[in-house]
Amino acid sequence: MSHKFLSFIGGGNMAQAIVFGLLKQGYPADKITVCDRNQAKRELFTAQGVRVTPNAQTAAEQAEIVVLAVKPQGAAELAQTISAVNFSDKFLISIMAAISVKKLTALFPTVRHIVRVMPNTPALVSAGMSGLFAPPSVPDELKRQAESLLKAVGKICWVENESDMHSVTAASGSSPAYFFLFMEAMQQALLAMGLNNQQARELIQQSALGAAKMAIENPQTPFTVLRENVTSKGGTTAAALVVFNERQFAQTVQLAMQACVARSQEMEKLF
Ligand SMILES: NC(=O)C1=CN([C@@H]2O[C@H](COP(=O)(O)OP(=O)(O)OC[C@H]3O[C@@H](n4cnc5c(N)ncnc54)[C@H](OP(=O)(O)O)[C@@H]3O)[C@@H](O)[C@H]2O)C=CC1
Ligand SMILES: O=C(O)[C@@H]1CCC=N1
Repeated sequence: MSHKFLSFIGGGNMAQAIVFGLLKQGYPADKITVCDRNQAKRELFTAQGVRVTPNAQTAAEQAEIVVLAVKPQGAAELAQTISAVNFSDKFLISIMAAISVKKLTALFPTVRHIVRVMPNTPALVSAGMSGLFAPPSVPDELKRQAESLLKAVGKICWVENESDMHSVTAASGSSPAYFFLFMEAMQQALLAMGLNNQQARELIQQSALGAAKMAIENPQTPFTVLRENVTSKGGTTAAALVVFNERQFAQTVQLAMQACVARSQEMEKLF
């Protein structure tokens, strides 16, 4: 990967995951600038040799690629703050949920090329999953630049229709939280059964990793078959699955993901 000068505007959870993930993969720290208005967050990056600034305009002006990583609610305020920046020779990547290319073009009128990315926090451990969308006008070279940046911290998947970014958000951006919720619930159950915290944590996280690896390393095997392979007739797993099914687990997951998409669609209109 050629190492372009990157500036992240917003140094919160997601920017930290990507930046620290990139550093782990050997991206030179002196080619990354992070702008955040909170000193404590800036210090996290300084400790890793990354340049920081509280000034979004300075950060944007220094960069070949500007990554917008503030909350969607802050997009308009940020655009005001850096309205003097000429983006015509810069490539803009937005990781903000729900902010459309149309909106970004209105907010940053000098920008020529925008790619939207919906990453997730496992980027921090090189296991991220990002969905990407580029309007047809974006040159292949810039698409490859966005791709190689995100590939350095995980896997990527392009979508052709921008409207699919809502579903991508439900599938990758937000989904680590669903899995952590599941792990939290399992942990609570195990503690109530008398295992200690360390035992519970190790049993859960290694089983989650194992299940994910099984799925990844057996791409032809449907999830259903992987589940069935664990489920002995009349056995323990079957007893657990009966409870999940009685409580409409699949429908609950579906409703939750629909709520995620609905909120993303609502945010697209609001911000
Ligand atoms: N967290 C995640 O898992 C994912 C997040 N995203 C997207 O990434 C974006 C960032 O999310 P996340 O990292 O969680 O958010 P955070 O709130 O953790 O980080 C955003 C940071 O940007 C700072 N900030 C906001 N506006 C400015 C500004 N004008 N100048 C300088 N700093 C500013 C915020 O400061 P302050 O707190 O003071 O406002 C905050 O420190 C969002 O748009 C979200 O949709 C996408 C995929 C996954
Ligand atoms: O919760 C959110 O809105 C952001 C976007 C995806 C993950 N976190």
